Amino acid sequence: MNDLKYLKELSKQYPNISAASAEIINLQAILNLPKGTEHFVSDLHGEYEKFSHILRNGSGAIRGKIDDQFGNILSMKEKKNLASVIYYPEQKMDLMEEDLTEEELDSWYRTTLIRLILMAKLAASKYTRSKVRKAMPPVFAYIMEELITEHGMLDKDEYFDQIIETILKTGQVRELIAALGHLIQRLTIDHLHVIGDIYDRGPGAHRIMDCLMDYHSLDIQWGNHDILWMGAAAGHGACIANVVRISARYNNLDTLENGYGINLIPLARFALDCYKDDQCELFRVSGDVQEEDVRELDLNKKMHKAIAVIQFKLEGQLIKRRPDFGMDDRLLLDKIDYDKGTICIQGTEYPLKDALFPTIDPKNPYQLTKEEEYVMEHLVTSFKYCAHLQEHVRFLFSKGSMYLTYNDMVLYHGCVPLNADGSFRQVKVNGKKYAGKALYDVLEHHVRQGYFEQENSSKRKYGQDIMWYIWSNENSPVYGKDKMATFERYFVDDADLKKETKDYYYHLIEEEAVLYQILEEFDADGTKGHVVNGHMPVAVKDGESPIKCKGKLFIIDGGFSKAYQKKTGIAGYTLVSNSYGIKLVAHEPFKSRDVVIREETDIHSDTVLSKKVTRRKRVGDTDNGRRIKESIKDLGCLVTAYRKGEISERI
Ligand SMILES: O=P(O)(O)OC[C@H]1O[C@](O)(COP(=O)(O)O)[C@@H](O)[C@@H]1O
Ligand SMILES: [Mn+2]
Repeated sequence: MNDLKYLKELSKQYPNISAASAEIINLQAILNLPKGTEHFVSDLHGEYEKFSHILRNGSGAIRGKIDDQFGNILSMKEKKNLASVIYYPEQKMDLMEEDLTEEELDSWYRTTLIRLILMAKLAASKYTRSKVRKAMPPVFAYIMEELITEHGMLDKDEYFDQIIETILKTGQVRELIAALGHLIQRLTIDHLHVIGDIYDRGPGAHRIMDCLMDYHSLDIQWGNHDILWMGAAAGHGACIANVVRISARYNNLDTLENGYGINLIPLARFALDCYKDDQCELFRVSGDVQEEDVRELDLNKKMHKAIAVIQFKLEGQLIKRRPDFGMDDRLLLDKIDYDKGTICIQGTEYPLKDALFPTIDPKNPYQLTKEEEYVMEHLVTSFKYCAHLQEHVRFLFSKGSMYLTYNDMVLYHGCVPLNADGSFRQVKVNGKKYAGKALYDVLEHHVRQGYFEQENSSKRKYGQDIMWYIWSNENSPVYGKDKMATFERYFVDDADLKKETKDYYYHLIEEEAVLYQILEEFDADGTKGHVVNGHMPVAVKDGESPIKCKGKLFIIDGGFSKAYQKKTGIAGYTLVSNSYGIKLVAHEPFKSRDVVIREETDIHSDTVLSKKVTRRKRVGDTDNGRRIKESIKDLGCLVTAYRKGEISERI
């Protein structure tokens, strides 16, 4: 579009000099506001309650704001009470109503309301009025704005008190307190980055997705587990088998059924029949489970083994039809001596811990039996036609990508595959070689085709196989290990065989030159930029640090996943970037939402690192600021065009 054509388009929105000038003034004002707070989380792994808590408390930021606002004016007890109202307003009010007399309650409501107004005023001070208004529920927007702006103005005190009285009298106080709590939460985090692995292990991934779909501003970088689910939603057998196997392993089959309505009856029937006399001991649930219902767990083990065997078969078929994936070393079922119960890997024979494979034909080990095929047909249909899952996966596609560069931060879940010397590793995809950012781009292209291309088209099929490749291939930037040793981890008692070796990336990220190279490759500033990734649990208790290369890179997988807390020793990291700098916050285990609300114990969060900037960052210093400056320039050109008569003004 040439300039004049573009300006004419723009003139539809700003039809005269005053409209365009007013917008220039607005935008200029926004440029000078402090930059909004960004939060970075990763590896949520289905831990809904904990994730939701961290969103509610802004990784400790709300406690900080309470201190800023009330300093020594309030006691610790009062501050804790206020914090829990902000995090869980409805539930906390229920409890207060139970615990207090009518008179006490009235006074509690009154003081809480005023404290919340002060907090909302503080939280809103960084934003334009219009942005704050948009964050309010429409029914209360007017009154909330009055309260926030008028309180503290000397001549308006009476006016303010009158409003409060009326709110109390009309019985709207509960609703207003809840609305203020949510407003404060919302204004505390301006934008959320989810650096992958929302799914698997914990029971609440579908609830996290519901919560993200409601969230005001976010982006997602897909993790290997998310891509596995995206492949499953596209109807890919091997991805589905993995998803179901992991759900069984973590005792989450119920959530698969209840959360997404996936029909597991054909699998259950088949497993009970086929593995009737098999204890399936290797397929016990991972982690501590209360063995309350032994029968259920028994069924779980059988289903777990049944789907694991199906998975190995389907993966074998895939590896054979895609020799370009270079995964022949993962073909293991044909290395088993079914009579002896051993497996021969790279010339060495190992005994199998379980050699009962009633569905495997040694001559054709990768073929599904008729019954297994029937199970898979049902699962594929169930995944493909599950409306709730499809809605979530479409959301992952619309808000997500393989990587993102945002305000000089490069975000991706896993790594950038490197050679031993730190150079980008060339990887062949669909016959051509790619490295660095280009590798990410080509893989994302295929992932999208795997879901959106036409049914039965070769592009769709290849794209789906690529989703599985991204899940577990040694050259997948989202996986970043030499193999996924699932078979060995179940069946062979040999530490070396079970070992998954990390990409060179993880050994080279202390090198400044390597980080510089990555940042520049992904269009960030090599000197000022940062990389944030998740995926590798940081073993804090063994002295490992999430801060690499003097703070140029952060690995923020601290183990939201309960199953991994033994390894990491903490319960997750969040990174916070606000107008003052970057903070890395470590979280200690979260008991439960009920405990937090009743006992007012927040999860303890520690600031591990705080990188302060010399000058407070403003919107003008961000990517969004850059876009706003461009708009200001365009609007300036439009004003000139009006003045020169090149475009006529309209009233
Ligand atoms: O501990 P689990 O749940 O059995 O999973 C182990 C498997 O998960 C992986 O770590 C991948 O999952 P992550 O992306 O969460 O690391 C594999 O490398 C490994 O084989
Ligand atoms: Mn991962």
